[in-house]
Formats: sequence, C-alpha cells, structure tokens
Amino acid sequence: MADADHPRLILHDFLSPGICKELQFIYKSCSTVGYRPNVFSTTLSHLIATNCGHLILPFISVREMLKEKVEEFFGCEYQLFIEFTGLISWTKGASIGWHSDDNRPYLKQRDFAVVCYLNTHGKDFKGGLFHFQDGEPSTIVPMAGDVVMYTADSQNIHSVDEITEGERLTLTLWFSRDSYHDEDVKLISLLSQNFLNSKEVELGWYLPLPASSDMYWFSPDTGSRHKSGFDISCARAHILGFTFYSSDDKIGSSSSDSSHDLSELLMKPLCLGREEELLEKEFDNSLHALQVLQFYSWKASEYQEATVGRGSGNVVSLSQLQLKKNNSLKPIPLGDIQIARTVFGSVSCDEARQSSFHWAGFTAALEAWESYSRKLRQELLMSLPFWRTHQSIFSVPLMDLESDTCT
Ligand SMILES: O=C(O)CCC(=O)C(=O)O
Ligand SMILES: [Fe+2]
Repeated sequence: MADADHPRLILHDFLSPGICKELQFIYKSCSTVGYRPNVFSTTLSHLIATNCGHLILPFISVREMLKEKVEEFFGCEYQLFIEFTGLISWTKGASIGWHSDDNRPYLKQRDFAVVCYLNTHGKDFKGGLFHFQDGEPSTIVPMAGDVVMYTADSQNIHSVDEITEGERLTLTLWFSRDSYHDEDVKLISLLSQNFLNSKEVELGWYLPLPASSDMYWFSPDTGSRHKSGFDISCARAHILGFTFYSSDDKIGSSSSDSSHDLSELLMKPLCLGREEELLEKEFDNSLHALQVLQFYSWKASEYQEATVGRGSGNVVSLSQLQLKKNNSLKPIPLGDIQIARTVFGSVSCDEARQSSFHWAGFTAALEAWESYSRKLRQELLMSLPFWRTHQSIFSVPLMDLESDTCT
C-alpha cells in the first residue's frame, strides 16, 4: 500500500456508523453556504460563532484518532497541528478538477489531507467519485466510515467527479507542521471570548443564533437579473415536510419576498407546522427549530414506539387556528422550492414522507435534544479551562472533569 512516490492511506470503516450520523446531524442543522458553487459547509469556528460551540465536542475524539493515524503513517509523531476541520457537502453540479491541496500561496502550510466519508455513493448521492492522477488506488468510491489520507503536495494530484444527484458529505481535515496555523489556538480564543462576554453562560444552555448573511443560497445558474434561491433552514425544514410559521406583520407585505426580510423573520420566534397541523410551541429562531427537527430525523427510529401513551404537546389544526380571532400566524415563504429540492433532496428515499411521523414522537425528541445539548454544553464548560491551559483541544478524561468540579 505504501508507494513512496504517492504517500497515501485508505482505511475502511474507520469511523463508526454512529459518529457518521451524529456529524451528519450537526451538518444538517448548522450548515452555511460554502466556498465554491453548490458546496455547503460547517466549520468549527462557524459552530462557535452561531452559539453552538458545544457541538464541537463530537468532533474531538475523531480528530484525535485521525491525527494519531496521520502522524504514525507518515512518520511525524508529535509534529503536526490541525489546520482545519470542517463538514463539507457537495451537491448536484459540484466537482473539482486535478489539483493538489497546497496549490495556492495561502495554502502552502498544508502538509497532509484527511477526507472521511460520512455517507455512501449510490445510496445517498450519485457521481462524486474521487480519483488520484497517478499511483494506486486510482479511484475511491466514497462509503460512509471510510477515510483517505494523503500528502497535500503534487505527489497526490486528485479530482472529484461532478455530483449528479443527492448530497455528498465529508469530514475534511488538513494538517500542518507549522504551529502558527494551529486551528485549536484560534478556536480556544473564540470560545473564551464567547464565554467571557456572553450572558448565555448563566442560562441553562444555549440556543443557536443564525448567521443571517450566510444562510441564503442563490442559484449560480440564474445570473444577476432574476436571482432565485432559498434560505437554507427553510429548505431543510421543507425537505423534512415542515413549514415555519410567523406572526410577524412583514409576511405578506409587498417586500416580504426579499432575502433580507426573510432572513430577518427567521431570526425571530416562529412555530412549526406539518401538513394541516401546527405545534403551539415557539422556537427562538429558525436554527433552533431546524436543530430540533434534524435531531428528530437523526433519532426518528427511537421515537416511533417509545412514545405510546404520551401526549402530543399542543398541536392544533391549521383550519381551527384560522378561525381563532386575531390569529395572524402565516407560513414563511421558502423561496424557490424546486431548486431547494434539487439541492437538498436525497437519493434513496424522500425524507419528507416518514410515514410514521407523529407529534408525540417529535415532542419526545425535543426533550431529548435539550438534554443532549445541555450535556454537551456542560462538558464544554468543564473542558475549556484544560484546553486554555494546554492551548489544545482534547478529550478531557471524565475523571479529571469530575475531580475538577469537586474542588
Ligand atoms: O471530498 C473529497 O473527496 C476531496 C475534496 C478535495 O479534493 C478538496 O476539497 O480539496
Ligand atoms: Fe483536494
């Protein structure tokens, strides 16, 4: 496997199906427009900036395992720093021609690349095969859990075929020998600022805050005359069969179609509707609702039987609601539904038609999401002092965490 001219390593089933699904949940609830057309991404700094710093925790042990493997395979133990960690999704139309990963002056610090496939060719997306220009293997068919590692220089020129359907999701990391490019130092500084300045710390846990400017996606094909597109959170909710409802006066006014007004609405409290029903719970903003929806979708199978005998929360039929006086809840317009479906629709099944959906399961998922978030947030609060001391992000052993809280 080790070809001296093309140093690279392929590992099958390196990541468990469980972690692939968890990272997919994080991506689907927190993604933003990416750095190339038809590409979306979630970086660790983006998670921190949107008040979801606790969601970096599920990445930590994976980063550690990958760093150890890269250092061992390429023979550079204790020499590497993680320069970048991100979830990157390529949708229909995205591709990249032959290149090396250090091929720009501002990328010269990159020494090694690691790409972890979080979903599977043929099942979740079509197209998107990975090719090395020289050496073996020449083609990699992405399968959830598999990992490819290679030097970022011209010994490993590679390309990715165009995605023709679905979303192709990876966890991608670059490693550098140059400590100046250590991502951890920057992330710890961002986390520290958030925690020192934020009143949220005193609250039980955090709610996501939309980074509005990065949430509206414009179709690259439509040129500048008639820009069409959609808000990512609305589109994701729509794919799962849900619509956001708002009581803001702006809906229905002549200017309400503009992406600016839409983004503003989505930062305000809203409700969730599905088919002819609405849950009478107010979510803080669209990302809050979306995160709960994606959590439900991630764990759906657990909430199908577990909820027998539970109430379904306050669900009202939309027709009843319209009869109530002064009720001004209206659906928030999605934008271009057709484009949203093309970009985010999945290959294998239509997620919106989860036939066994019921609000009782959703309400149970809402509670479970709260305790999931609270637990991660607690872990983050306890780990941060250790990270600050070492200027490095690592899994703090539970024992240390406990003794720290006792002292
Ligand atoms: O996703 C992949 O398989 C590789 C992507 C890639 O080549 C890059 O982002 O530079
Ligand atoms: Fe690349």
